[in-house]
Amino acid sequence: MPWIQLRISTHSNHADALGDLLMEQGSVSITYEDGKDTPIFEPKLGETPLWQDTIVIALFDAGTDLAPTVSFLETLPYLGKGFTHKIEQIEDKDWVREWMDSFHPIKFGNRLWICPSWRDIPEPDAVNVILDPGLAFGTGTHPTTALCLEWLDSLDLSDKEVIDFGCGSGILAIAALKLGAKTVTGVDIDYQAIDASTANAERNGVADKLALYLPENQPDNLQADILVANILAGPLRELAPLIAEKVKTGGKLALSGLLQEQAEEISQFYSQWFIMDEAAHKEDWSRLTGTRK
Ligand SMILES: C[S@@+](CC[C@H](N)C(=O)[O-])C[C@H]1O[C@@H](n2cnc3c(N)ncnc32)[C@H](O)[C@@H]1O
Repeated sequence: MPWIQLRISTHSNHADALGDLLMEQGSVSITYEDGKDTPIFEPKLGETPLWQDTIVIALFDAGTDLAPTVSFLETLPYLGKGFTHKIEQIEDKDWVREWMDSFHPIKFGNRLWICPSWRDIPEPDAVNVILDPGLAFGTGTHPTTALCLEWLDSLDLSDKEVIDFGCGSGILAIAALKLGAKTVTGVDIDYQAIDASTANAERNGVADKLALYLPENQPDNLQADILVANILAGPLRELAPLIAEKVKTGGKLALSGLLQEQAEEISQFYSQWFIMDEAAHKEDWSRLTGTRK
């Protein structure tokens, strides 16, 4: 079924109330979009911050006459007569199908493939991770994940114990196991990440080597030969002492999720505990690696 959508620019203070009113006017869904280019990186769990300039988008059945809704909205003091809005026709699509069609197997480094679980495996003899990210982050298409996968592929992981801090879909943890790691511990604040990692580990036959924890449940004395953390600059800075404590002397570290302009400062900070290498970059993102002193 086709749809029509009404797009209205407003201040974040009014966005929620406007969304509620539009639902009362018969909208079947409300979406918020950034009105300017002001990205919000990884809000805390349970938080849904809005941009100061927010576009409220209300979806209606194609047959809806929006004239009475627009007249009603003109009576709102924060919109007023002739308020700026746009009405658009939307063709119907199966969005899940659309996303699935766009996700193909991708190769990282020399040996490693990430293969969506609904696709054929291009190189059956390679190291293949069969993945369905579910509701968690981590398909390999994001540069921050790609930088970590390439790093893992470049290491000899045989018999190594690995920690994946911020495991998301489990993509890095499972890649490490398939590349030869002895065990991996995955930690994430989001239970959906724990669920997705569990399902993906089972799908890849490595569930017996992957221990998964919410941060509050992780063992106190956890230490590994290798730690990879693809989070963001803020949490990586906050977690630095904890992360450092989890890497054995001589062990390896990779940090990703950093914008290029943040890399130098985070590298300096981690050099208290690690001999840091030069950063690697992909698009706007950077990966830092180091060896525990
Ligand atoms: C960018 S995703 C990375 C997912 C996956 N490791 C990858 O490389 O694609 C970051 C993940 O870190 C988790 N996370 C954020 N802050 C965290 C924290 N303080 N402790 C543990 N996990 C955290 C998020 O829930 C999210 O799943």
